[in-house]
Amino acid sequence: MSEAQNIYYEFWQETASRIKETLPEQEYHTWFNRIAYLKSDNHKVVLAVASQFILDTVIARYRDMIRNTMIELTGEEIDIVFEVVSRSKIEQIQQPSKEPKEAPKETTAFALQAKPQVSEEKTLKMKKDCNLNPSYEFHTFVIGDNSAFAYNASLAIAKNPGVSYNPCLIYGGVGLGKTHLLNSIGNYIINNTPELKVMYVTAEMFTNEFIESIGSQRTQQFKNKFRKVDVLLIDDIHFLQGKDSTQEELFHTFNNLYESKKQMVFTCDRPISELKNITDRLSSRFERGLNVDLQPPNYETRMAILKKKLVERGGSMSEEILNYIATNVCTNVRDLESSLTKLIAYSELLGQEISFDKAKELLGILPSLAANSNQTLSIDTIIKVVGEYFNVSSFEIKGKKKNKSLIQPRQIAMFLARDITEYSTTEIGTEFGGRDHTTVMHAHDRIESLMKGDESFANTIVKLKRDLTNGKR
Ligand SMILES: Nc1ncnc2c1ncn2[C@@H]1O[C@H](COP(=O)(O)OP(=O)(O)OP(=O)(O)O)[C@@H](O)[C@H]1O
Repeated sequence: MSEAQNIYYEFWQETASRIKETLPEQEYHTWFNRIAYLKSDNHKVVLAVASQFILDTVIARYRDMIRNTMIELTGEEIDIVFEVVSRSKIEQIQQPSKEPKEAPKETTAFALQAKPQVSEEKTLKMKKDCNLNPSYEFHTFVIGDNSAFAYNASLAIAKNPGVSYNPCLIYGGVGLGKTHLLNSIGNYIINNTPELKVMYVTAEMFTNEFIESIGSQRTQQFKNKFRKVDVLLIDDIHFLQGKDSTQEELFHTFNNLYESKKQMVFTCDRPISELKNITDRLSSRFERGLNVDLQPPNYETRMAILKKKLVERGGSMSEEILNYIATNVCTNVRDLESSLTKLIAYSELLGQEISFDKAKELLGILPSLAANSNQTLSIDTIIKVVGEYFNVSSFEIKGKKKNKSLIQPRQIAMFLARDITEYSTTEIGTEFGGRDHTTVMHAHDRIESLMKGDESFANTIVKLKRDLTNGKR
């Protein structure tokens, strides 16, 4: 191996060890133990992986990270290229005893270019032209149980637009990553298949442009613009509720693109069945294809997100503070981010690391914290929200009357109080006009069993729960 090869091999080792410091240990071992240095040539480093699946994942999640670290270390523009080789070859490369302190010999395995030859500047311009946010990429998205399905579906679409899962709808509450995934699809396609025409718009932008085109008598231009794309990404389609003409226009755009097998992905803040004032024919189009949801992240995922965001911003913070944020900010990722931003800004302004007590004090006044802790969600609020939904008063829900129209809302409110908050059944019973805790337990079991047998009833409960936990109250 030439001297130049050896240098790049060392750069690769340093790159891997730097990345190791930024990733959770298990994630690093899962992916980076499956990558091996193969060769280098003229500002190009070739890495080997053992299967197409590993190749796809490594490219989607880590290619930019590897390349940026390499560029930082070498001070050169480096192209990272991957080759798929046999597992035994990888093991052989990674065996230091067989190849002491040497990079492996070159291989004849076929080369898979990690990135097409379009300059970074041009790629960035293309992304801007189609309204994409270039910082939303798959590798900056932290995958948890709450988002794995939506993430994998989005990645599959990005790899094969128009082929699998067309159309696709990603739905979920505020700040859970819908826009991030939608942009990741567009960015991935432009990175890897720049010849495809991608268009990202929010439903609001679509509506405004449509109205403007009517005013300026340029509706044909509007139609052409949206019907000539290969990939149409529309964010926040709940905005279209009650906007009949825009719905009509989107319906025709949809049919046009669908017939020509063009990819469409939409996002919405709720399942389609919960949208109001959307024509049946349009909602049936949205429901066609794949519908995937994003749920609030669990504690482990919240910690992983915080750590990743911290590294991205080059900040540092004690584990105790991160744990405090992850424990208390339970609703969505945007709230997690804003808590972190607040603490980082404070620490930067003062030029010193923030103490745990100071962090607590600062976060204590964040509305997101106050509003989002389920313990602070009062039973009265739950009763009020359920009452509004079923058109009965809080007074009636708490009262003694046993009309059919009151029993079910009462039981639903008890179910939600038990499910969402930390209050004991005795405390809940007291809030419901001094009822016994066994009444609360019975209500919980009853609603749970109704949900199992009736999908539309279950959807209503899920919606109420989401509205309450997402702060729509
Ligand atoms: N799993 C995740 N990993 C990393 N960052 C995430 C994740 N989910 C969300 N985020 C970040 O949280 C912020 C809010 O996400 P995003 O805007 O995609 O949410 P949304 O679901 O579209 O919300 P809204 O309905 O309010 O538009 C963004 O900065 C995004 O990058």
